[in-house]
Amino acid sequence: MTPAPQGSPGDDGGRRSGALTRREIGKLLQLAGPQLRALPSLVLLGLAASLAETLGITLVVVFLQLAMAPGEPLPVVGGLLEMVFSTARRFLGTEHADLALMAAIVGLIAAKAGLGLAYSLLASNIRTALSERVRNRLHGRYLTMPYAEVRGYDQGELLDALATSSWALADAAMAVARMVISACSIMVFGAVLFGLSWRITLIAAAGSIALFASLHLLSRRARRLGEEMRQVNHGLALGSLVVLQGLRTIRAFGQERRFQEEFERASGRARTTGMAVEHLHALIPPATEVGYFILLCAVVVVAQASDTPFAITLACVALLYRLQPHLRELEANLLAVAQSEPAMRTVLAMLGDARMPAEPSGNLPFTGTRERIRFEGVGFTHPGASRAALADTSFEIPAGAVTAIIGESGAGKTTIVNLLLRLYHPGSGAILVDGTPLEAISREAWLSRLAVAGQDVELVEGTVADNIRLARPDATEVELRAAAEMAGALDFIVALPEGFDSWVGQQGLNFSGGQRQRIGIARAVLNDPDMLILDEATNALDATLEEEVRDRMRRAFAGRTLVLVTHRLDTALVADHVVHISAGRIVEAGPPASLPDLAAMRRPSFSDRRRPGTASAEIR
Ligand SMILES: Nc1ncnc2c1ncn2[C@@H]1O[C@H](COP(=O)(O)OP(=O)(O)OP(=O)(O)O)[C@@H](O)[C@H]1O
Repeated sequence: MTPAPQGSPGDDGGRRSGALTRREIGKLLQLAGPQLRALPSLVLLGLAASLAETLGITLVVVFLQLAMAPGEPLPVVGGLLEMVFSTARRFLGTEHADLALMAAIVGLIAAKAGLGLAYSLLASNIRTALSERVRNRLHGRYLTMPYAEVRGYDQGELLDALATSSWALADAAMAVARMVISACSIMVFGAVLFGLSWRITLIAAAGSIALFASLHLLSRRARRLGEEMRQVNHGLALGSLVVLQGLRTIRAFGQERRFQEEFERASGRARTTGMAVEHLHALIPPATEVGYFILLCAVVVVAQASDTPFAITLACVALLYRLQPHLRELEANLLAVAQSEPAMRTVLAMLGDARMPAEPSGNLPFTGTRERIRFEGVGFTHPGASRAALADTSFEIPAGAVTAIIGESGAGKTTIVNLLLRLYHPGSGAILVDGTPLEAISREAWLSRLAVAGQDVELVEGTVADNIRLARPDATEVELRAAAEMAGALDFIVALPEGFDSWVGQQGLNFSGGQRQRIGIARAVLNDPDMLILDEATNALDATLEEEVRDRMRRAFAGRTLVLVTHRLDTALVADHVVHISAGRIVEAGPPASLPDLAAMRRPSFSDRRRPGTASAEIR
């Protein structure tokens, strides 16, 4: 199989940048689903915490005022509280009322802490649940999106989206919740401030808006850095995957230093981009503080000029001081949302905007092929490819017989297999199973009758037993051993120190090529299929073993459909039916004896030399 085309669906080039559109935001809200319902509670908790804080501050001011300057007029809210407090003093006596005031202050501090804790716990629940939801949706999409489409993304991008970008929506939702809280808190503070002095409120509002607007200019840079960060993470994930998957090749070719240097370059880019993001966020506190200091100075000057009482000036300054973190938080969260936009767009692209039509899946039951599978003028072109992998191909696979699909490398053999496995769908024409279009048949029912071993059907991390049981997790020990025996794998598996529990390693690297192939065949056989496809599934075995395994399979699958995809002429010559393909077109098809081109193709090759006395040759 040829590698996946780069630069098609997962290409960064085609992705638009800039703020999210209303449509994209709508899609994101849909994606967030039930978790969104918890957001109002989160906002309420945040607001309650903020209110407890504001009241606490005002009570402290009342307390100080009564202690230091009794008799001086108090601001609106403070005045109201003082009234309540004076009444309490009359009824409870001074000492008890003072104690009650202090208890109220302590109570509000405790309430603020408790509400803050509840807020944090709820926020972390929503955040992790949101990320889980996105992660699961992405993972599900990888498994179900048209195979040709998923191959258009490089694996680094898929991995990065799952590991990193899946958090973007959760982080943005949290940032939005905090922005609502900050905005509400600012309004509460603003209202109290207005009650104290409208002049000071006006100056504070004008100053805050100016400060806010200047810091907001940074959001464009935050968005750009978010996009850079996404690309850097993608590059790192891809680099790591290439090294992990190609470890043996890299070391065999002595390329360790080059790959280390490349990784260090990508890692360095991650550091500089991460640093730029942090620097951007680090800018906010000092800039806000300086801006606020100037604002507070202006407030004091105006208060003095307008003969505002000291208590009111003190309360205003205290409130403005406490307002500053809320403004800072609002600004920081605006930047955070801008920064996560590129990652959110990636998630949306992978989840929603399928560039290919949704995978067609019918629901007709299927109990096995009675007569034949027919390719009727089937054409298929890989996304982004300039040439059709299959062009107007028509041929048959008779049921209950051995069919050999032969052709040179790149002829289109594996494409035929992938079409049968419904990994691909014909771009034109149709595949008919006893006259019924394959796409009308339930996918599950069809695949339950089919098994494949060979090219591109790799072993996965896990034990030998896990790998063989992949298609049928409920298979018994006896069935497992029988399948291994038929694949000629039992002897070497039981000779392993841990037998069927031996770990196969990445892509089965703990085993030889021939052993891997036999484990793959055992997996296919365990499925007890009506149709077995062996895609160059025995070419790594030695000649005797290959013959032995093929004989066993022929006996075991007598009366069932066996499809052998091969370059080997000898395999084709003993099949019941041959489909000869070249450059995506059918050259000839029928029983081997009836195909003149097949006989003409015989020529000595390496496989002849390794098996003296046979009439084998390879189609290249
Ligand atoms: N994902 C892909 N994107 C673009 N082109 C592809 C892709 N996969 C395969 N092709 C192209 O489709 C054609 C048929 O490939 P296919 O894998 O079916 O050949 P094959 O006969 O199985 O070859 P081999 O015997 O070497 O495995 C080739 O030209 C190949 O380059």
